[in-house]
Amino acid sequence: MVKAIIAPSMLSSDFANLASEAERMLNCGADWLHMDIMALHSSAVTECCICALQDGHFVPNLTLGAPIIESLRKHTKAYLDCHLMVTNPLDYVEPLGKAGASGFTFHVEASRDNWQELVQKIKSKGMKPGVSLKPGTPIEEVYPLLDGENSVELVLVMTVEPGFGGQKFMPEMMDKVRTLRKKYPSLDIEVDGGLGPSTIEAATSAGANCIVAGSSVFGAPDPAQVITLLRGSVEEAQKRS
Ligand SMILES: O=C(CO)[C@H](O)[C@H](O)COP(=O)(O)O
Repeated sequence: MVKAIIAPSMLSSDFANLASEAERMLNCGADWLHMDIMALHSSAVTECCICALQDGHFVPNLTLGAPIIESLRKHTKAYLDCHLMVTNPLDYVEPLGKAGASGFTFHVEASRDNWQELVQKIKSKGMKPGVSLKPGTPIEEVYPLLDGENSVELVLVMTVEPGFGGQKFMPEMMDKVRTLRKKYPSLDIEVDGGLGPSTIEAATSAGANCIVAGSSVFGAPDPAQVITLLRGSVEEAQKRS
């Protein structure tokens, strides 16, 4: 049976107090800390700023990178679950490995030509490789990454368009989770976007076991209570299945 993992999205934290926010979440019962790495493709920025503005973004936002992961690592031993929303994830493996990232989840849309090299490199740096897909990407696209020799160990099904916290959960993404769970019973299946007390049941009954939640946890008067509720939902769904 796959383990219930609750990963508060630090995107909803107070970035000016990242270390204490991380500690607060761990004290509230978080298993992992979800780190959303959204950035411009570095060469696109240096080669041509206009190109970067046109198509150098994977998402229309900028958040944090390896220097911040390195700083946070000095304050915590927690599993840092890094979700790379970048156009060239290969550029980030080395720096994030050095910085102390634990998991490295890249987007299938950004790695169609080099995912094997990418997975190999992630593993060689001691990180857990994962693949993510945007809402418009069919689930079949990740199968080659799960069936081959260099397979990923986690699939992150986006339940909002990546880029920002606080968006509305897309229940239609649950077909992907169901299909994946049926085909890969022991895979870590993560969901991210709009998860909270009112949407968790849909995700866990479809088979998700890793839950990323930002606004519903950080915005709650009692984050520990929300984390317990999310975990309970995963465990109940597993008992039923
Ligand atoms: O990856 C993300 C956005 O791209 C965030 O992790 C995600 O949206 C979580 O925030 P919330 O729970 O508030 O929806």
